[in-house]
Amino acid sequence: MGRGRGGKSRTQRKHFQQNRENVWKPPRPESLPSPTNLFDIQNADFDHYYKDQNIVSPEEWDSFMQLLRTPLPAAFRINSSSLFHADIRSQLENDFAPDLQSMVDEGDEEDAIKPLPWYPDNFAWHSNFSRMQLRKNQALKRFHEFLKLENEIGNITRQEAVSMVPPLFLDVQSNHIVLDMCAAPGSKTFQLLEILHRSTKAGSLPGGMVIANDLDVQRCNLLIHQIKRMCTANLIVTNHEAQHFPTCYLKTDCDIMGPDQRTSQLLFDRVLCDVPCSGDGTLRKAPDLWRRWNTGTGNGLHNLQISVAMRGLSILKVGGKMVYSTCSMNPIENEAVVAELLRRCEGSVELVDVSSELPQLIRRPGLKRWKVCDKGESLVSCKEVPKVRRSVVLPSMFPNGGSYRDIDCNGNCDVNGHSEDGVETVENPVMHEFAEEVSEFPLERCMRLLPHDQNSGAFFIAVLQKQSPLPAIVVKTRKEVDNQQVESVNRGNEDVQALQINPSEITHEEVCEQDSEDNKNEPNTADSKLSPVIDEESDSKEAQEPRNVDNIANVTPSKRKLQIQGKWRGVDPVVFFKDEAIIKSIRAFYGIDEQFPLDGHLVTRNSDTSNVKRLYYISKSVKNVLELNFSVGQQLKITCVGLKIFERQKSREGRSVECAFRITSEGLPLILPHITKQILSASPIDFKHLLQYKNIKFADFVDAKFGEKAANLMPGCCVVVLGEGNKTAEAFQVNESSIAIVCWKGGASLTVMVTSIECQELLERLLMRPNKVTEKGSSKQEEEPSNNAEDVEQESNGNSQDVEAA
Ligand SMILES: C[S@@+](CC[C@H](N)C(=O)[O-])C[C@H]1O[C@@H](n2cnc3c(N)ncnc32)[C@H](O)[C@@H]1O
Repeated sequence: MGRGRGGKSRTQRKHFQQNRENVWKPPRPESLPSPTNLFDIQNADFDHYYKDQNIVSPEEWDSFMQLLRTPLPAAFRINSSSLFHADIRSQLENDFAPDLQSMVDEGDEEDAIKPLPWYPDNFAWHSNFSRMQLRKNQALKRFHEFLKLENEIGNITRQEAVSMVPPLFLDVQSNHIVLDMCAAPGSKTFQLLEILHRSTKAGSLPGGMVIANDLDVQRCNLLIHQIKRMCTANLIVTNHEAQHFPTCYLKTDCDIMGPDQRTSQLLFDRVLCDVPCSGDGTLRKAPDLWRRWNTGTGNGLHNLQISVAMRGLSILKVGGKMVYSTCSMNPIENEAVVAELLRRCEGSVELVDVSSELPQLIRRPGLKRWKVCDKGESLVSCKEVPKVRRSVVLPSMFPNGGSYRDIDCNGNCDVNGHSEDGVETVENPVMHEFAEEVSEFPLERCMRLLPHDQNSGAFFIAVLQKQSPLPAIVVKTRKEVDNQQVESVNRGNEDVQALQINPSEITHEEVCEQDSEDNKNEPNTADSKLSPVIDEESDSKEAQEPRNVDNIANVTPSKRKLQIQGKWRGVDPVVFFKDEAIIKSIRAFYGIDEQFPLDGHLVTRNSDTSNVKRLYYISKSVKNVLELNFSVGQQLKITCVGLKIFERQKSREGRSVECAFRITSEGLPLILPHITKQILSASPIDFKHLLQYKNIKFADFVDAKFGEKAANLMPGCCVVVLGEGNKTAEAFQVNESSIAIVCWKGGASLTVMVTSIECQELLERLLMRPNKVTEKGSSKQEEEPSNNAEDVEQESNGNSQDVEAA
């Protein structure tokens, strides 16, 4: 299966050399779009706005614009948690890089593919082909197929290069509790989890965890799909407005919490605040944005971005770090937001200087001066904003911030000559001469990544560190304060929660009340959503009530009760699985050692615990958060949690098996080192045959001893590990790099329970490791074993991807 360099046929190479269409060329001026296309990829307002903002020097403008109009080269990351990360890196370095380079015109300076110099361990790669080129160019087919397959399997993730940067500045450690506030579709969540798992050994889990949140349920599903490609039990996916991310606070007797703090209040060591933005940094990837671009989009998002980031800072631990990022170049969504955060936090948050980190990443300092554009007018100070535009153009958009109230206190007339009631008065031209404002904050510590610096998209990143609790903010009614700004501060500050009524909670409770009205004729709706943890573990009513009720529940007691009963309609409940008999049978059947805790670490999404189909494994950190969430009345709306590890399975012929639950493919890497029964080591040739033929009779194995051992297993699920070199099914040690598959032991054969695509990938990977599968074991090896997939039936629905052969 010649996948290596030599695998390419001569004809194909010739084809390359002759057919210029197929030769990749770096973008040149003559390859720029024709004038018709150009019409689609320019926008006069864009030019005017960014020239005015001085985001690049006038000398650079043309090269900046030229690159913005050139399709974005594809980039991808090798997933460091993949079993095959080293093989893939070596394949890229030694096979694809030279192979693709040979197709490039002589004299071209750009590498066809190359590792991104600033990304650790050569795990991120830049290709000089756009996604379109990869899809359309026949010569790139092999590389494109490779990217597609590895992406699907989860060995790589296709991701824009600049989008990989924010998690690298977050300084995540394996024990950190991390919040990804606007997480979908999840590329950065994936990175965060990889970093978290970086130094954990096979079979163990890091102490930390990630909560990945997104407002959009469908996008949450994309994220879940992404993350399923990795083996992690340290993730909770939630579905909230990030600016109203719930308070999970359990007031305890010793409220100044010591070591128990983590289980009493959900605060984060790290927060990634990758907010919704106008996205003009992705123009190269999404050229349709050219037509839609206008200054109103950024202006319209500014306040939401502040609210989300303020909420992030308020639930960040003191000493913790938050990265604020956007894929926009607009200072209103970037520096203006960061400046406003610093202003509101009054010294309790520092903008961190990270200029010495990732030195090979080319970045530019944040701006200290910028202008606000409204209705085509360029404004340098909030004093210039006409009253009628004040609900749209906020003081926080300007470098010095300010307040409309202060302006009004100094005279009733705004600079455009509008009187208090909005009637136009005579203009005073002198009043127009406002000096350009310069921010007092060290915004040069922010980072701007621009397309023409390293042939990428654009991104903005700021690293913030919380130095002390945020200042207490006196609650004011809406009418008393300057438009929306103070409202979002009130929403945001966890540190002063006792002072305030959180408007988001009230809104939500109103929704719940509505839900509960809708449900009143449905028996047991509320009960079915009650956590069995509360049912089973808390016999006193007090234990069911969140104890931090002084701030919210006292204000709206009836609504609080509704929240505790039937929350999150439409979302499956999270239920701790406590069926001791089943847990015992699983432990005994697979001989799972005691180092692998099951009690309290298994959850289901089915409140009918007698009919559970799937069991999800959760880390200790996730367990703590779930327990806290139950204690505080299920504030978190959880769409996904844990790692699917066991799935109910029965024999097709109705034969009884001792353990009703099989191990899933995705859960196998975690549990593998802890299994002592139902596990065998196969010789490379038998392992290969299993992947090839999916079902092999015991008598047909090349290694007869292995066949015998397989026949002696208990009927049901089992695990087959690839044995080393010439060693066969004798004693073996599972380690970090063990390759194993889930199988089913039937009456006369073993059946593989792995998807076809995973079988294909495994086979190809093994063939690339020649020692593993080429030794001659016996003359039987070339015979095709009889294929008779018997005796296994997938009982569960929907998620049946594990069973291919059945
Ligand atoms: C820039 S994207 C995030 C990209 C993501 N961090 C990644 O790396 O894959 C912004 C996300 O914010 C979500 N979003 C928009 N408004 C939100 C809000 N108020 N709260 C939470 N998420 C929101 C959108 O659904 C979108 O998925």
